[in-house]
Amino acid sequence: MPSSVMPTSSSPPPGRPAASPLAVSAVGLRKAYGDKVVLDGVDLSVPAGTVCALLGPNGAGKTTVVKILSTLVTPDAGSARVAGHDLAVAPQAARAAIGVTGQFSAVDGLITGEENMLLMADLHHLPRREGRRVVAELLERFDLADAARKPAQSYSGGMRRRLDIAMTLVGSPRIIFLDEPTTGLDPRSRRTMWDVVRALVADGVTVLLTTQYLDEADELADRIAVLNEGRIVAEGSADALKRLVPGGHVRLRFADPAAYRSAASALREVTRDDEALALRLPSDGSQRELRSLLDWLDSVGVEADELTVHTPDLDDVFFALTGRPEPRREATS
Ligand SMILES: Nc1ncnc2c1ncn2[C@@H]1O[C@H](COP(=O)(O)OP(=O)(O)OP(=O)(O)O)[C@@H](O)[C@H]1O
Repeated sequence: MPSSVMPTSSSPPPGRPAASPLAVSAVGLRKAYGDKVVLDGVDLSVPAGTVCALLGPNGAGKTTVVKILSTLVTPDAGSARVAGHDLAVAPQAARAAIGVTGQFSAVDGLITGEENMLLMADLHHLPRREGRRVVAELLERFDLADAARKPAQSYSGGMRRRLDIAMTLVGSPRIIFLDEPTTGLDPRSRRTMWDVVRALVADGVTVLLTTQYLDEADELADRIAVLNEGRIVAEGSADALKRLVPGGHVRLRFADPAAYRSAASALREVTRDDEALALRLPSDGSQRELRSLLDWLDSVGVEADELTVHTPDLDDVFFALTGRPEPRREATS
């Protein structure tokens, strides 16, 4: 059941400030491939000038949402508006308002970064001089000026992503979809990409990004929609989502599998992580609760190798909503 913390109307009750217009709205999106249901009734709304993160594990359906909203895929049911244009009625107008980067990147590796950019300028029918000016400015802004004359296939992952976004910006879109902008990037490139997103938002661009990283959604997004198995299971600000979780937890980690197994059977009410040899117990992290927890562990003869206290974070939200510890991560954090 989705939590109810999303704005639904652009006509507020008297006395309340008007909500910003929606840059993106989708109602009841469904998509199946054969008998595999990929999206099972997705509603989404992104106010103009904000960042919305669509958060979910591999295969949740994030890319399918982005493909539908960018008119690359037609939904089986449901409707969507982008920049005020109904996708079923005016797909061209919607497409003209957006920029899309991500898993279906437009970067051509065989030509230079600058040539890729100039091609985009041509596609957008910019006059030659204007095109060159815009391209030079964007290459500078995205720290690609030094590499501009090198083939894009020689770029690092982070440079390629930056080039991809810079190419998108040649058309000055007011709405940008970023599909997993930092997957596979090293921590430094990830942070650079976060700065890029923040700069876009400071310029008034609306961003819908997909991510499987809870910390990324937490860092960047005004609103987070948690997508799991084709359904939005919660939506709200990071703080609102964290409030869905009653408390934090204590994690006990064991080095010895036998000690782990005996602790797990002594502490029946805990959540097990057999792979990490770790047990998770609900706790608010207060001194009083920790003292009684330690007394209890002593009384049942449990001695962990490591004890850590976690205040609620988005990992806990995901766990509470989906019953799984967290979306699968790749080696970036
Ligand atoms: N064209 C297609 N034909 C068949 N199945 C598809 C097609 N496109 C996507 N799927 C399936 O739909 C599900 C959701 O895919 P999608 O790419 O939207 O997920 P995702 O949340 O973006 O995950 P990832 O992080 O792996 O990209 C997956 O199980 C995928 O295999």
